[in-house]
Amino acid sequence: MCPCQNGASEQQSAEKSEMVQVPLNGSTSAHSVASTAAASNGVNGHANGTANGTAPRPQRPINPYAPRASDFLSNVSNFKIIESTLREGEQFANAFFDTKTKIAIAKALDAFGVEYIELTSPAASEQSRKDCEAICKLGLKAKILTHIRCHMDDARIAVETGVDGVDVVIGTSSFLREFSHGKDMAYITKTAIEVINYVKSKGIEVRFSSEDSFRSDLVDLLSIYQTVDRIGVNRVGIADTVGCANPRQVYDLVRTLRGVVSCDIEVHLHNDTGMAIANAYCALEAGATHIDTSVLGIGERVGITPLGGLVACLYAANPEYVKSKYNLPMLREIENLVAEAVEVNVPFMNPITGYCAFTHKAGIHAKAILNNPSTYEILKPEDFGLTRYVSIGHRLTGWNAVKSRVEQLGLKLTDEEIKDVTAKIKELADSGELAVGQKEALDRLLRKHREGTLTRSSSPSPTRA
Ligand SMILES: CC(=O)SCCNC(=O)CCNC(=O)[C@H](O)C(C)(C)COP(=O)(O)OP(=O)(O)OC[C@H]1O[C@@H](n2cnc3c(N)ncnc32)[C@H](O)[C@@H]1OP(=O)(O)O
Ligand SMILES: O=C(O)CCC(=O)C(=O)O
Ligand SMILES: [Zn+2]
Repeated sequence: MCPCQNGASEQQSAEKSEMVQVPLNGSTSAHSVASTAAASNGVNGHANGTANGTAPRPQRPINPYAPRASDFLSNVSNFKIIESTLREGEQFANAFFDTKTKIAIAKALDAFGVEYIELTSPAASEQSRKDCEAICKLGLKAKILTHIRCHMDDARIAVETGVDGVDVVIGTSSFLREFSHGKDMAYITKTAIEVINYVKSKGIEVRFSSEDSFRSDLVDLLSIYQTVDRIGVNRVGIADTVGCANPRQVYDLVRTLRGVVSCDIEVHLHNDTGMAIANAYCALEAGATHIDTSVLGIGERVGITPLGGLVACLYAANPEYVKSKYNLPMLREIENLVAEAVEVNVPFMNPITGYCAFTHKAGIHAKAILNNPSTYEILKPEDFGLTRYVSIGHRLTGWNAVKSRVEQLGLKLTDEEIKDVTAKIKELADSGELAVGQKEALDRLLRKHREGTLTRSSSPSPTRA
């Protein structure tokens, strides 16, 4: 079986068969120095040396991912996460959370540090109501929200559960007005005012959101947001319910809304066209204050902005801020918990926790990574409690990568001998005799070379991982 199919729980713990684990000691400072170098090259667009290419220029500490001075509206380093695995996530086709699982997920998210946890409407079922009450009683640091229709019946049930806030939603696009609830904007506005005033009268937070915002009329949208802002709603929400928006549209709508309301702005972004993380980033750049996520992005259809992907993106922008807010090494545990609960694997290309997220293969990459991890890494694995690997047992390897393994094994080989054994590795890989996943066989090969007994017959037998 391909190791990628083992699931995330085995991703880092399993010995990666042909991988050399690169020691992390001493790599931290090198990491930032290299980012600086890359940044000045990338940003200035010219090389970092003198005209004759010999003496390097002094490097300035520039982070190309940091917000620019012009981003005066940006909340990329000032945002809150509304974690909706227990609401949007329960709408994922394979999610059937029992009470125990919901509590485990809520506790894990709280320990991770999300600011809000959103729960399924207590109007959905009697068990949903009881679970909502049970989670409210856990005494978590995160604020607990529940998500309801814009209807007094739902609001009355919600405020009795003990939640810290209620997220109210109603569709404003013509599609939803005609084919979902059948109400016009006048009715929606009147009901929204009634529900918001009622929830506020109970002394808890209230948010009003327009479902399908990007297919709604802009004047309708701004008008209802302005109305609810005036009566003291805590947040307004923009929802890309069908995942049709692109980053520029998200930026424009949030930017426009930012000029119209004074309350906080939440965004809820579906991932049907793969834009959910980029859209969330642009929403923050335009002044949004709260982002909805779910673990692994689970939700209706292909779901919403994934917690891990969003964290990766925002860490790249401001690592210190993200590290100070969240318990990053817990991410893998939370993803495994949810993946198991909904019976899916963590995707191999998942940011941070994907099977190969910190594995480097090609010789050119391996050499540079061994010298300085920032050359090919924007996220530091150690900040997420994870480990970096270099893969050497294949035809794309180079002698520098092989040398690092030789040194790890404490073998004494000259550079010429290492180059010689590298050629042998390539030859064996080409002939299929050095299959993926043979760390022991590879190490045997290096040791044999050291002993000067390298022969065709001593080569490792091909196996597959
Ligand atoms: C985009 C989103 O993800 S929004 C959140 C979705 N979450 C949920 O749907 C929670 C789980 N849902 C449920 O358990 C049920 O749908 C319930 C309990 C909410 C309602 O169940 P039912 O009364 O049987 O109605 P049903 O689900 O068939 O239809 C939805 C009803 O809500 C109305 N409605 C739909 N959206 C809204 C809204 N945002 N605000 C007010 N009413 C709404 C519809 O008009 C329809 O009313 P009807 O009874 O007059 O036909
Ligand atoms: O309440 C919201 O803002 C979003 C509701 C929702 O799940 C959606 O529109 O996709
Ligand atoms: Zn949604």
